[in-house]
Amino acid sequence: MALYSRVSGFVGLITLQNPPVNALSAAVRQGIVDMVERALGDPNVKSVVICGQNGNFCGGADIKEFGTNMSGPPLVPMIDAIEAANKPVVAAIEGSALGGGLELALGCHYRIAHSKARLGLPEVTLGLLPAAGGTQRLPRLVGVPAALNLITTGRHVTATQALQLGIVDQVTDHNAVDVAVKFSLSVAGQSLDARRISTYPCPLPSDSDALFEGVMQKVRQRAHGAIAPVACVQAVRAAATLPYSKGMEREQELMATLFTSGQARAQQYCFFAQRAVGRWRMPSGARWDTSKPRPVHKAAVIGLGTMGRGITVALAQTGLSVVAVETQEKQLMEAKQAVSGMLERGAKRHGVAPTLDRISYSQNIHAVAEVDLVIEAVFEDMALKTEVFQQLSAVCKPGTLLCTNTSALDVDKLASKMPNPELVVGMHFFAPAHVMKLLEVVYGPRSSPQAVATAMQLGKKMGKVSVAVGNCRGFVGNRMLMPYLQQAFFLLEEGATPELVDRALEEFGFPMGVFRMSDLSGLDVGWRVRKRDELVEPDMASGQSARIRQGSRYSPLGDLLCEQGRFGQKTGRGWYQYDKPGSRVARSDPWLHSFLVEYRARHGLVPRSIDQQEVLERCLYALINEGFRILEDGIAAGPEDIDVIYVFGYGWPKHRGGPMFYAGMVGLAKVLERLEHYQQAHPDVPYLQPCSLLRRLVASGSPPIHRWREAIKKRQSQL
Ligand SMILES: CCCCCCCCCCCCC[C@H](O)CC(=O)SCCNC(=O)CCNC(=O)[C@H](O)C(C)(C)COP(=O)(O)OP(=O)(O)OC[C@H]1O[C@@H](n2cnc3c(N)ncnc32)[C@H](O)[C@@H]1OP(=O)(O)O
Repeated sequence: MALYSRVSGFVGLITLQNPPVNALSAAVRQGIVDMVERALGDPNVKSVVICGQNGNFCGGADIKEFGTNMSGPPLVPMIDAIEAANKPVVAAIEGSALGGGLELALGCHYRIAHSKARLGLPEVTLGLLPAAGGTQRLPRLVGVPAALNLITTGRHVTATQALQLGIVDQVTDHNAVDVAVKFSLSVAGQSLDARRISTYPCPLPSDSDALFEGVMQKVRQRAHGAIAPVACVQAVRAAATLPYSKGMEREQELMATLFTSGQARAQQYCFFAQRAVGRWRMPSGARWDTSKPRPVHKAAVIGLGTMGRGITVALAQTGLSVVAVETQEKQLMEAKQAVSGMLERGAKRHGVAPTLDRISYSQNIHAVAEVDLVIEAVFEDMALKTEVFQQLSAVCKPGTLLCTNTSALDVDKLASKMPNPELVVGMHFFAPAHVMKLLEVVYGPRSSPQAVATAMQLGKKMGKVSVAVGNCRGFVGNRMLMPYLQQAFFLLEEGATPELVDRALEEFGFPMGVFRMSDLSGLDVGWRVRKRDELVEPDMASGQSARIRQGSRYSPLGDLLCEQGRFGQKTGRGWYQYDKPGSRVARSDPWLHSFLVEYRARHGLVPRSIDQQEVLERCLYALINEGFRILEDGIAAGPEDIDVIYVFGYGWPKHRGGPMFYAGMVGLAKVLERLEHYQQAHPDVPYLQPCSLLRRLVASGSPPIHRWREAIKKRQSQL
């Protein structure tokens, strides 16, 4: 709703009231319509100020309403009526003015923002476009290039940046509502003709066709198949080429297509899923709202390889004091230089001072005696990690949280060797750790709720999307990756090429297909793991029996490439070839194709034609099947946790909502039917055996994704 009061004698103050972000629900829109009418009809009112309750202007349209039968007054005529008012209307912007919130402000005659406010049109991130006049008013106000940038990226700007762009008229450090009230009186009675943005001509650059074509090309490249960014460019182009009323028609038309699209549903699901994972719970019953995190002021990182360096940077950028420990002198010197470089570049990008003095470096583990939390990032070796943890428990003050950045080792086994296993959790960062948004917080049966709460809170402070997951081989993300990679290898054996597989996955929306991705991360990483698992057999025979390991089908293709020293980009050769080691442009490699031909012949494999549909079904459904197993095992609390992990850590396209959401969109019965089909064709591949949770969900009529947790809980309570 909206509150109305008269302040300073002659100012009608309208306060949006819908905690926590004053989203424009039907009740709020009705309130604004009614209160604007009241203010304009009151002869004692000379000017109007619109603000939001609790220091927050407005977070935009109420996204929760989108899936419902929307009622109440529509936004466009409401904003048009404000703009047409004959008394000055001033938006007092505190907190955020986003989406419909900024569009409301653009309908006002003046905008005054608090210096800490943030503004933006993030609709594109929800699979939409700013459809309350945003695509038509913003380019008229700030010009086409700046509007295109803001609308197609959805990025937020600070109040100062908004002032520079011309979005707001004034920025203040004082109470924005008080300043706006005073200001509105100072302009009362003046002509408003020049203040109605919809009447402005749209300033056009000289070669606007070239501009739009260039932007469209870039946007399509970045979008990986998402339709909203493309529609945003089309809508802004309408602002540049059509009169306002026609441009508005185009905006509405484009919005109608997006609004009902599966992509918008997927992206809005991601918005709520990202928030839902913060409300974590453990199988023990411990939960986010009953577990108090410990304060962390000082942290340590042990081991300054690639991961340790990234984690050090991320901690320092969060404002923590960091002790960075590396026992090898040469490695320490290199790390110091690399960390300083990363901090300096980051600071330059954000226009702030680098935080180099927050880090102290040491070769001695005793330097961590006073820290509140340690993140160990030494080589992936259980014996080494155990030794480091034992040293840490002897050196650290009582209660220090001990976190391991392992990506694969058993966190509980590590904890079991410690005198205080309740203080041990996994913090699985993704490379580069100062850039990637995802953090898996891994708890074992002994981890205390306080330890989990502390790691989750620290992750949030570091700007990560933190997801609490149970302890198992590969946790959630890497565990699901195994069947995905395995299917990709099998497809090569059966007749596909890396190019075909990658093209299918990239057209689906992944920024990189599985083979280009393995070349980037290094083929030797998986090779080491497979060797440790005793899967690699150096002296390889031929025939089918040579491709069975531990009773299941196995493809040694990756091992054979590694034996040739083909580790991917870093060696200039992998599944593709590169101009030189370290170069990034993957080119098709005739050697690899001949190698595949020779390999298939040696093993009696008759190549067949494989289409993109099969690539997608086998790679993605095998991965999804493992996701259902993870849910069944209680390793992830719900499908949202898995989806957030895949969207933020593994490049799953957001406009497809994450693997579990995608399974729901495809239809669980269809996923099951295809898995059964492939399992019959490949009975020696356990990953293709449909998970019993998937079968049960299908048997119970394939409930919508928000009801899967009930099915899982019911099952777990029966066990
Ligand atoms: C045939 C069909 C024809 C169809 C025609 C269609 C016509 C429809 C016309 C509609 C016109 C709409 C036009 C408009 O342009 C569209 C929009 O405005 S879309 C919304 C744009 N806004 C956003 O994207 C902002 C989203 N919010 C945020 O970014 C952040 O929440 C924040 C505001 C920066 C605050 O961040 P935090 O302080 O960190 O808080 P949280 O993020 O944790 O949020 C707290 C709480 O609030 C919930 N929430 C936030 N924003 C909204 C919202 N806009 N609507 C509903 N709920 C919101 C959030 O989910 C949290 O709650 P929780 O999930 O934890 O319960």
